[in-house]
Amino acid sequence: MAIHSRLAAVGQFCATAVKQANQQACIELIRKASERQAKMVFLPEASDFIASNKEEVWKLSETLDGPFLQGIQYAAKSAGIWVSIGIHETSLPQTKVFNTQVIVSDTGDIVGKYRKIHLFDIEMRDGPQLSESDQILRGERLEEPVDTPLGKIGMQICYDLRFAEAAILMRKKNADILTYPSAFTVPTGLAHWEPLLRARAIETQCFVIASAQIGQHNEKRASFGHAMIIDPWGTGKSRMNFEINV
Ligand SMILES: O=C(O)CNC(=O)[C@H](CS)NC(=O)CCC(=O)C(=O)O
Repeated sequence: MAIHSRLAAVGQFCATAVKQANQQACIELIRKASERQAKMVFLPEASDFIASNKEEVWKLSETLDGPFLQGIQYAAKSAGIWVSIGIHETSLPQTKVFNTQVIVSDTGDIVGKYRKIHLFDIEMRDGPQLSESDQILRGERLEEPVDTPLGKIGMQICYDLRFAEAAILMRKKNADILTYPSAFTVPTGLAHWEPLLRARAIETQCFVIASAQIGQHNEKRASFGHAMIIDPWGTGKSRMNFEINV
């Protein structure tokens, strides 16, 4: 069942350490987007899980041919829709994993993959202390934009959003759309999420599609949400409590 539209859907949900429930949430968003005739749906960073410690990250991560992504590929194929999704990718024999975005076509094939380059190591006064590089290996290159029915998609992830030069490089590689699957923290999201996304759209003249984790994942972690699609003029709305926006 191929869908003849150029509509994009952006999704958000709250992943926990229960992978099967997260997979179900993703499949539900894929189904809803296809019901609304979207050609492609964009799901957040770390859609497979948000863990509370390093050991849990290692235990829950899979390779790209693992059951989590297979379930997503099957759902994409069944619904006839393209999917972008962020997951943790095991790369044996390392005990760290990659923070990876994957693009799946409407035939269920993996057609693009990008490993996050800029890792989020911060200490905020009265705010979150996060050290992504404790558990994540840094990706080594920007990928060529991926051809999709929506146009050429330049893949970036979350904190990469703060590095304008990466967005400009994607534009130089002829990207039409920049993607930022994300799990922004609440304080940094309140201050920076929308202005950064709008700036990347305006300066590159690309559409920007930013899916987002939202809500309380565990005792220690919460995400800002506000998934958005922004046009090259910088226009676009976010909403606080919604599951999918087409
Ligand atoms: O931890 C995981 O499992 C998934 N990865 C994330 O949530 C990453 C690393 S902690 N989050 C960000 O990059 C937020 C960036 C941000 O909030 C900002 O730039 O202000």
